[in-house]
Amino acid sequence: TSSPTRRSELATERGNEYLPTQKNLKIWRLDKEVRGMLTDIIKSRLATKDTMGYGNDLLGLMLEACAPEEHSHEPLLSMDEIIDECKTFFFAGHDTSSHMLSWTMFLLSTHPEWQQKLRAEVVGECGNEVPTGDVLNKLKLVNMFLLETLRLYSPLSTIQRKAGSDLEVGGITVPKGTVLTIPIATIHRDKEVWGEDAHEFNPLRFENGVMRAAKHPNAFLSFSGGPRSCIGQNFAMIEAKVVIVMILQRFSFFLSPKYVHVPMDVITLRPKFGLPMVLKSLDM
Ligand code: HEM
Repeated sequence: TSSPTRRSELATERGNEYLPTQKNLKIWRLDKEVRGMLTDIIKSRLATKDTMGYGNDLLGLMLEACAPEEHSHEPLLSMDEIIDECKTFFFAGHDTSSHMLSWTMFLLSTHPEWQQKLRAEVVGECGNEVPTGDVLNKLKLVNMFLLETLRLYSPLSTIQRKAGSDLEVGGITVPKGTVLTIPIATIHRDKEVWGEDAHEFNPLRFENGVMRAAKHPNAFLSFSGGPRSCIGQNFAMIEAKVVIVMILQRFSFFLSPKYVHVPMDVITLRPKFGLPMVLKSLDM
C-alpha cells in the first residue's frame, strides 16, 4: 500500500491529466494532429489494399499481420494499437538516429585526421558508388567511429527499469516496484569501466568489438541491453553508415565558427544551438 503522501501525490498527478491546463491543451492538440495523420495513412493503405497490397514497409507488414483472420471481421490489433505502434517506432527511431548523425558529423569535424581515414576506407571499398550491404559490413573504421560517437554522445543518456521482484544490486536491496535509473552517459565515461582515457575520443577502443572495448562486456549501453534492448539498433547503424558514407564521398567539412558546443539533454541529447558546418564539394 502507498503512503498517504504518495497517495495524494498520485491523486494530484492523475487529476492533472484531465484539467484543461495550457500544457494539457497543447498535448491534446498535438496528439489529435498526430493521430489524424496516422489514421489518414492507415485508411489509405486499407482502401488500396486490393490493388496495391498493404505497402512494402513496417506499417504494411503490421497491417498484413493484423488483417482479420478468415471468418472473422475483427482485426488482431485495433486501429488505436496500430497507431500507438507507429508512434513508438517514429519517436524511438527518429530523433535518436538524427542526433547520432549530428554528433558523428561534429566529431568528424573536430578530428579531421579521422575524417580522412574514414574517407580513405570508404573510397577504397566502394569508390563513389552507393554502398551495398556487403560494402557496409567491410567498413570497420566507420563502424568503430559510430560506436565511439554513441559512447561519448549517447542519444539517450538514461533509461529506467522497474524491479519486477525484490532484488539485490551491488549489495543494495531493491524492493519490488522500485524504479531504477540507469545513467548511460555516466557509465560511458567511467574510468573504472573504460580505462584512464574514458573521457577521450578513441574509436580504436572498439577494434576488437563492442564486448571487448571496456572492462565489462555490457558497458556499452546506447541501445540498452537484454530482452528489451533497441529493436531498431541494426537498422540505425546501417542507416547511419549509408548517410556518412555518402557525405564522405562528396564533401569535406568542418565546423562553422558560429558553432557553440552546448549538448542539451531533452529526452535525446542534441546540440542546443544546432550544428552549423562548412561543406566543400570534393568534385571541385
Ligand atoms: C541511434 C539510434 C538509436 C538509439 C541510440 C536507440 C536507443 C534505444 C534504447 C536505449 C532503447 C531502450 C529504451 C528503454 O528501455 O527505455 C530503445 C528501444 C527501442 N527502440 Fe531504439 N534507438 C535507436 C534507433 C531506433 C530505430 C531506428 C528504431 C526503429 C526503426 C528504434 C525502435 C525502438 C523501439 C521500438 C524500442 C522499444 C523496444 C522494446 O521496448 O522492446 N530505435 N532504443
